[in-house]
Amino acid sequence: MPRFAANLSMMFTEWAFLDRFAAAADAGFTAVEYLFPYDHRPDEIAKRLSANGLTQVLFNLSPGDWAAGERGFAACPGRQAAFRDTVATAFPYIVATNVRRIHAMSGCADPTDPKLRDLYLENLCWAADILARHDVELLIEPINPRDMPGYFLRDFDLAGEILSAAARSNLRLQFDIYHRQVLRGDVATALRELMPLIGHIQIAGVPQRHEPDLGELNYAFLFGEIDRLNYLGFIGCEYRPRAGTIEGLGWLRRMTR
Ligand SMILES: O=C(O)C(=O)[C@H](O)CO
Ligand SMILES: [Mg+2]
Repeated sequence: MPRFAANLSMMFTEWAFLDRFAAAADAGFTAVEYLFPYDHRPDEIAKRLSANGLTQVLFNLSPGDWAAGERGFAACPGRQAAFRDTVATAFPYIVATNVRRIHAMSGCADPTDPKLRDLYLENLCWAADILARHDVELLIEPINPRDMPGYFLRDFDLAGEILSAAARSNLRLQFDIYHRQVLRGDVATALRELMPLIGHIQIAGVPQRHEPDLGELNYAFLFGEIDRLNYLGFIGCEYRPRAGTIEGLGWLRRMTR
């Protein structure tokens, strides 16, 4: 059975952000991920990780002004300086948390514009080369447009093209099974084909994005496939609990007993 990381942006939201670390550890998690740490000091987060014996698996570069609709800058025209700033901003958090994987959001832009594909590629290569010196992977994640209208990276084929054009061993795919199912389906075959590119996996039930025990996907089967494909990383539990985080953890107990 794969190892699971609690996503503290979606789970344990009954607690204040910094208290979610202890709550996740008390619930049996040994690893966490979240979208953004930037509202808190790096040393505060590091303290919560070490006090609770948790591994930090992943977080994102800053998306910019989320409330104003910004979703990262990697593919956004005229925002190259802003993108580079997000890498600088992430560094104290990378060092403090010892995270090995960072997700760069593409932002909202037109994916059919070849100039923007070139810009995206250039920005990703620039950031990946800097992160490589610190032994950190940079990830890109196709996100479905129902959840994030206008998002540039909304296609697994485009992600594959970008990764192969970049040819950077530390630039990899964040394979969110929820988004894959909404965008294209054919999850097991895609996992098989894309496994050499995958740096991180996330899960949720489809279509409601609740626990992975209800909906159109058979996660028991998919976890078996992921094991069979020798995926050694964590799986991020990036779902919105149906009725309370703790109450909803029955799926994890059943799968891991
Ligand atoms: O939405 C997702 O699936 C993510 O993993 C992103 O990090 C942020 O939206
Ligand atoms: Mg995701």
